[in-house]
Amino acid sequence: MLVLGYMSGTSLDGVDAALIETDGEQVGAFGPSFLSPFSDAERGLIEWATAEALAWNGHGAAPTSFAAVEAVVHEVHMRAARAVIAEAGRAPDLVGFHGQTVLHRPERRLSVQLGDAQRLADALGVPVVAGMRQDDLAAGGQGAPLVPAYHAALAGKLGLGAPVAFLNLGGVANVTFIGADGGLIAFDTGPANGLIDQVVQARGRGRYDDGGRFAAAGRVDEAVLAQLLSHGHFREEGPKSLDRYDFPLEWADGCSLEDAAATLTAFTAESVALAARSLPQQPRLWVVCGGGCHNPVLMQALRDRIGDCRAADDLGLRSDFVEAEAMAFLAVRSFRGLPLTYPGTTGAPAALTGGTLWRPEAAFA
Ligand SMILES: Nc1ncnc2c1ncn2[C@@H]1O[C@H](COP(=O)(O)OP(=O)(O)OP(=O)(O)O)[C@@H](O)[C@H]1O
Ligand SMILES: CC(=O)N[C@H]1[C@@H]2OC[C@@H](O2)[C@@H](O)[C@@H]1O[C@H](C)C(=O)O
Repeated sequence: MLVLGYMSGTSLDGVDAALIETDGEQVGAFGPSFLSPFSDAERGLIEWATAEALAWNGHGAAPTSFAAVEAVVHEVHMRAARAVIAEAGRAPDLVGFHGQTVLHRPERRLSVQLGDAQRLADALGVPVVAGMRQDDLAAGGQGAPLVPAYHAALAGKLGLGAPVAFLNLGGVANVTFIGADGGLIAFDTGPANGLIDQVVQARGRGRYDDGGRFAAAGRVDEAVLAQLLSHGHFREEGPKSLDRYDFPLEWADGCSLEDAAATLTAFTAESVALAARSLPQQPRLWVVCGGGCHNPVLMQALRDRIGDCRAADDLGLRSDFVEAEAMAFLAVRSFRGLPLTYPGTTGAPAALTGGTLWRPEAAFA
């Protein structure tokens, strides 16, 4: 099948869209991909909804901002669809739609992704799979991370020898460890770029620490770093997952931008190192994807602590589209009733399928 996968991540940079050929077990050819960026107004609306979601916390009526964000999410996804479909010269057979996360509270079996899957299916005239975290959460899993099954398929496609690990550096960081026996262990390791982005934006110095230049010019505040690493997340055994806003940032008000960026870059690298130490074997190779692999200061900080780290691009993959591709792959698995999540990846009680299929209404199909 030719499948379109979408991911709108926690960094709020935009919507990633990627086409792949897959049967949900093997990964075939990679098709066109496209990042559809949010305008400042669109991002502002999503930030507002995220703030409302944190205050709401699942209690009572949903915030009014959610409906406005669903309309934005739809428009941005349609922009991305038009771009990749034009380049591919044909519509996909199926769509995997993540939606925009505004709240993740796995302990309450709650993870909120905004978007209207029926509207997308109608507009595209293609069946859409959405809600792929929900069955896992309902069964007592974390509902995240979802990408491990796809990471394992990519390791197979590339013939990477186990043990190997994939590390996604988005707003939040998550790892997939593939053991010598093929078993999967996965969890969110801690922050990736989300906190760094927040301090850069708060100082009006751009959207992120481009090339890691602020971090390179700063000094790590070891006391703050130790405090950050004392967060309860690092004492918990996996599977475990995070909301993008789970870590405090008030301390950064008393620091220069450079020192805050250096401290947060070290925080990300140290939390990945803690994750590495918890694995049953040390990976021979870390395949790094997500926007953080474009930050050489962060990549070096990781190499210093965990060894051989290679950007996914250097292995013939598409670092910026692995998550979108994963949503396409998982949509086919959902369609076929194959498992999406496992005890080792989300803490689900057994290998579980999931997702809801939304067929286009006949009038539009
Ligand atoms: N050239 C660069 N230098 C430094 N950082 C970069 C660069 N390019 C991207 N980034 C970082 O990567 C982030 C985007 O990463 P990505 O798109 O993988 O996140 P996401 O998918 O939104 O998040 P998540 O995986 O948590 O859902 C940016 O916000 C920025 O912090
Ligand atoms: C709730 C949510 O949207 N979580 C994201 C986030 O971004 C990275 C990390 O935290 C990961 O757990 C997840 O995304 C990917 C696609 C996943 O589920 O595998």
